[in-house]
Amino acid sequence: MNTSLGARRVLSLLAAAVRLTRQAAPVGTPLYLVLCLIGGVVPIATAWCMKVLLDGLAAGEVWLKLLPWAVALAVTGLLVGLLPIGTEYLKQRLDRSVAVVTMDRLYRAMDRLAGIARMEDPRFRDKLRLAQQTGRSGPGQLVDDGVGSVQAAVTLGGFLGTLLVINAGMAVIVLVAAIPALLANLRLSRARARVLWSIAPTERRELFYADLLASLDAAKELRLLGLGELFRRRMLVELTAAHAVVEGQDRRDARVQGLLAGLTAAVAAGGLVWAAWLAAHGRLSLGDIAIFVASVGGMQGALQSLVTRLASAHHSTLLFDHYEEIESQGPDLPVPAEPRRLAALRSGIELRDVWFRYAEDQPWVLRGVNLTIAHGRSLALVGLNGAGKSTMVKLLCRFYDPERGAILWDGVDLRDVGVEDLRARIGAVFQDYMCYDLSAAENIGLGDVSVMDDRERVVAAARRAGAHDIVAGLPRGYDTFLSRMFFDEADRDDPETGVLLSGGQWQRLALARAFLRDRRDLMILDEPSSGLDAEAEHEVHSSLRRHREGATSVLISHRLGAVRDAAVIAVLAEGRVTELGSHDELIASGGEYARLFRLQASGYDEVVSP
Ligand SMILES: Nc1ncnc2c1ncn2[C@@H]1O[C@H](COP(=O)(O)OP(=O)(O)OP(=O)(O)O)[C@@H](O)[C@H]1O
Repeated sequence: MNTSLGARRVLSLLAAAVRLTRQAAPVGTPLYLVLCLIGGVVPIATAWCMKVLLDGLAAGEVWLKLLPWAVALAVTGLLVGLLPIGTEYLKQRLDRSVAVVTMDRLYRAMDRLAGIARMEDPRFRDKLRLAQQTGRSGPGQLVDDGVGSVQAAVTLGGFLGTLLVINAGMAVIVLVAAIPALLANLRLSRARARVLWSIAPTERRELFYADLLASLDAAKELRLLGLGELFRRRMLVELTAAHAVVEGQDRRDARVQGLLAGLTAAVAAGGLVWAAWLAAHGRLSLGDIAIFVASVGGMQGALQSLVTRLASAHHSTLLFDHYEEIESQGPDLPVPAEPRRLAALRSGIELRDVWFRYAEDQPWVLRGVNLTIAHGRSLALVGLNGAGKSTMVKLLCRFYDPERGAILWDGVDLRDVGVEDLRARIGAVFQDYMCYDLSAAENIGLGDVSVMDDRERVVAAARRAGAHDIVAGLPRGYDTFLSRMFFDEADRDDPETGVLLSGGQWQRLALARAFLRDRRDLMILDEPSSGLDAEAEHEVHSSLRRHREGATSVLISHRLGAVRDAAVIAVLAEGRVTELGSHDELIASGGEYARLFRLQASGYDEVVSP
């Protein structure tokens, strides 16, 4: 982690934080600043009122002459009590407004990521986590530290001026004694930020184990295999490792802060003795003593506050840097300067010598794939686990770009069109489809948010996916909530409030979601029936057959019976298309497809043959 940002970067981060805060609270921000500045002046005004009052009393002035000073002292006392309440209220308001803007901007930035690779990068994930943590309060904290520093500087300046008038030597001593505190705190702040960054991977692992221990998805295996103890121990190892690093830093902090506190107390005590000596020799008045004591304390307090605020600002700046980096990140996939419009598919999609690997240090997954998905025809992708079928699908959706070669949509390179344009033309069921903790209707409607509220379309899609009977039978039909996540105590035991579906039932909903999008140019079905019972699978594949008729589709399935009637079947092996043809052609050629098909068929034959 960069713990020493350049001055230019710091200034630009400060400016960004101020812009953001002003955007979030155009009235609250200046008001907060004004109240803080008044808060900075009040202690000085209090000290001067006190001096004048004491000197007046010592000189035997008439009470009426002193009354305005007494009233002024009362007003400053009132302000001392009220200002912190007002500033705290404004600060909390400001923080909430800033949180809305920063969260909005952060997740907009995440939404701008067209691909997936950056989200898979662990360094990016660490940055994102810090940005999420910082984003809520970071910019507000930075502005708060900035305002706090200005407030402390105003108080410091006022007391410094006062002390210079009374005793210039003491002013210099107090000021010089504060320099080590300033430097030490800045060093500590930098070290703290470094510690935070260094434990990020440890914390990521700790969170992983903690999430696992509380995960509903993992609960069955954890219990059956008795993994709770193992993962809890691993979580604690990570937690204590992170704590040990933080503990070391805390000890260094405490040592340095203790030394600095001792130095501050010694300077204040020395100053007091000196002032008493001067007063005893008639060189300081009673009021002078009062303002001297107030000024030394005030200056030390203001300096301490300035140092703390600057250190905190430094720390906030380093963390805000992550937020800004993510918020202002460039595109993860190259964006064409002038994107070409993607017309409806007319001829076909061609993969031309496509090479792909997930990272430079990882093996090639695709090694020169040549394949055409003809318009209006169905293509089935077949291959062993890890052959690269899902990877090809991800490239078709342009979640990644091929490293070599190109994917052409009617001759247009996918890299030359806008990704939104491309994705608007694709419908898909992914192997790892989502189960949303939302209503059944929404789970289907998310397939096309423009018709999400069109119940007829939603029901039609559910019927085609064989999901209608299931959904209609739920306590609240399509409006049934498919989760037990968000209930509060009051409706916890009410079965009407939400239900859980089985894996196959969820898969039908995912299919229905894809069917809602069926008027797209390309339909991708990656293992769409892996979790279905035999009857449902048969129904779904019959529906898919009807559905695919005349539509351009890519179907991935390990159940070769389900792909046999695709117009073209492509076998993927060792990163290339090794066989291509219709079912009959591939069976006749006696290659890998024929071998796998016979293998599967023989399994069924054995069962049905006596
Ligand atoms: N996000 C990823 N990062 C790194 N490697 C990956 C990633 N996704 C897949 N791979 C690797 O790419 C290879 C191909 O995976 P892919 O999921 O495309 O295979 P598949 O043919 O769909 O397999 P299956 O039939 O098991 O679904 C595998 O070796 C896998 O480990």
